[in-house]
Amino acid sequence: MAFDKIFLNARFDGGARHHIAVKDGLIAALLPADAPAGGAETIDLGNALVVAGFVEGHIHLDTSFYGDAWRPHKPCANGFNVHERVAFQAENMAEAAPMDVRARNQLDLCIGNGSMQMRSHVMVDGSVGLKSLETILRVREEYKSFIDIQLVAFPQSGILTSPGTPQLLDEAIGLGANLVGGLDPASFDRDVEKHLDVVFGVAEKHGVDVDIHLHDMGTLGAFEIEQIAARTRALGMQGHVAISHAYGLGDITLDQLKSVADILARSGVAIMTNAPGARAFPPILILRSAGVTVFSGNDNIRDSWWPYGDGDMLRRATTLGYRSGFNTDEELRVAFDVVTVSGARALRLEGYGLHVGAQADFVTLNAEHVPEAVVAVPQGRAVYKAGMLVARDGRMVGKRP
Ligand SMILES: Nc1ccnc(=O)[nH]1
Repeated sequence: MAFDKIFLNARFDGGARHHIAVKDGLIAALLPADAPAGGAETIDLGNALVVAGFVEGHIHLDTSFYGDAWRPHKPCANGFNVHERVAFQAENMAEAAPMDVRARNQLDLCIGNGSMQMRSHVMVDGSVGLKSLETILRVREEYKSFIDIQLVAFPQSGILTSPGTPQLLDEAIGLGANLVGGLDPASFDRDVEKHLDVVFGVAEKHGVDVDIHLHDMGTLGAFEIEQIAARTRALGMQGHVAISHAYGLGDITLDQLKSVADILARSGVAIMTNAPGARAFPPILILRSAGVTVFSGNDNIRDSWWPYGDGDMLRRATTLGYRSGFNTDEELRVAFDVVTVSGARALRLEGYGLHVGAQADFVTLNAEHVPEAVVAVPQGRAVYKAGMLVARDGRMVGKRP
């Protein structure tokens, strides 16, 4: 077979060495490291560790200030409160740089670090209508050869409490959003059933997946998770639903957690956590051992919610591991799996990985193996999308949108 490109001297986690042959943007063959490589353009990877591109599973492209003026964080009056944070965000957005500029800044950052698959929530509600979605859809189009982006129509101001939102969510899918979101059905909209009627109604009507923000803690959060899981099973949507944050899974008893984990696994509902600051968060190993897909994302990067986040899913793996008390190689590989393979499963990506037939989306790392990469977060990466160099040393290269 004639190849377009052959990437020489790639080292895989576990020690296997290959030349990666690429044809039409896909991995066409993994050639033995001593195979002669002629007849195609060759790129020598110099025995760098090669890993599949990172999956940024939860980000907000519309509300970050990254690359804009620094905006000091404003604390809530009495600890974390979603209503207050949403109000601060509206104040901040009124004076922020244009959304497309901020979204590009954030995409350059993420791609520079090696993310080539992304799920972004974009506000769609009575406060902003479809304006933010229209902007982010344009930016997605500009970046389509650099990163694959799923967009969630996200009712940040509530569904029942923000007039017009059910209709807007419906229209958002017609415009090009890929999933429908939700927000704390109990504490925000104060009606779990009616909130989920809208979310799953849009999902059923359009055949799209669901990804719901759930900050509610404790047994209230666990109850909502059970309701979401029941809806998922009733509609046969196993594998098509995710709950983001699910903080409550981190502060219920172990018995309650095991019971909810079983329900999540049976219902095929994935959990997204970014291992947030000093908050309870979902216990990764317990969920995984029950069969739940756990994935991750940076979530907020320099926005009204918090000042942290650097668009680097490898550093996110460090954070996940650090906060989870992961130390063994096996555990460090779990943290890495959360930002790669599990992310791909949650996002239902086709052609993800380093096998023959997969998209040639990969990152080179200066590390001995994955466990070392997770703790060292090496810089000096090269990022290839469909076999094309898109970033080196943290910066995008070549044709910029
Ligand atoms: N963590 C969050 C970021 C943005 N919006 C939310 O509701 N939550």
